[in-house]
Amino acid sequence: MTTPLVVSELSKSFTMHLQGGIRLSVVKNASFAVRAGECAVLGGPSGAGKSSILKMAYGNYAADSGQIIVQHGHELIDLVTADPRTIIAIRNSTIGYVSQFLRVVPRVSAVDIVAEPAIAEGLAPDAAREKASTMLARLNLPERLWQLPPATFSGGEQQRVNIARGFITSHPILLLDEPTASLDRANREVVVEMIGEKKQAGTALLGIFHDQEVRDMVADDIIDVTGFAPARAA
Ligand SMILES: Nc1ncnc2c1ncn2[C@@H]1O[C@H](COP(=O)(O)OP(=O)(O)OP(=O)(O)O)[C@@H](O)[C@H]1O
Repeated sequence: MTTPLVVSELSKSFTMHLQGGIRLSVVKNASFAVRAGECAVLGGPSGAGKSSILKMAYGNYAADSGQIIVQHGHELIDLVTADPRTIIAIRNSTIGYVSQFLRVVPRVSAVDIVAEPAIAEGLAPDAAREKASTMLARLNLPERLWQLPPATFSGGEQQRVNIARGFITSHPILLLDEPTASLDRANREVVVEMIGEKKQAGTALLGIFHDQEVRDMVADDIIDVTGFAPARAA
């Protein structure tokens, strides 16, 4: 079986336009792989480049050089050189992403926000809403909130909507950016369980977890990005 996500010699710098166009190198020659059924965790101190790597793996940040090879259906695609249309197709069916914060859509209910990616994946709308409700119940979101738009929800409530939305599909690769950051212990445990189920189903997970306890429970591999962070003078 092909490894779903293989990153090779990936480098990234930012051009600081307000500081005379100097280039700040943040990731240098990052190389690692994430296998099916495994959760790899990006580790290293604040500012080491973890989020930048995760954003490149979702096609949000452009890389300067290197490769991010993704198994997309029967094809192997390099995200670094893929065109925007291909990146959208990959996000629809191959790579899911749970960000720290929910992007709230005005007037769309929590249950519809969660159901949307499942409908995009081909599930009938009623079945998708039912699945969304099951996930929201599991994440202890009070039922009175399900039909409301999440704009006024608390940080933890919004994060649970976001997690349900990210976990509802069966994307073979799932990227997790601090999915448990604003959750209480009971809900953190639910997320840890859900990650375990994804692993069982053969999903390749790549995440950032600042919470050491959660990290220890989910990580099969810790990728220390300090080794990929260039000296700041570079
Ligand atoms: N859009 C940007 N423009 C300029 N510099 C950026 C940008 N995004 C990140 N950086 C810089 O890149 C470096 C790596 O940041 P990144 O967010 O990837 O680190 P991190 O390891 O995820 O940190 P943390 O654990 O604090 O979230 C930092 O020095 C940061 O200031």
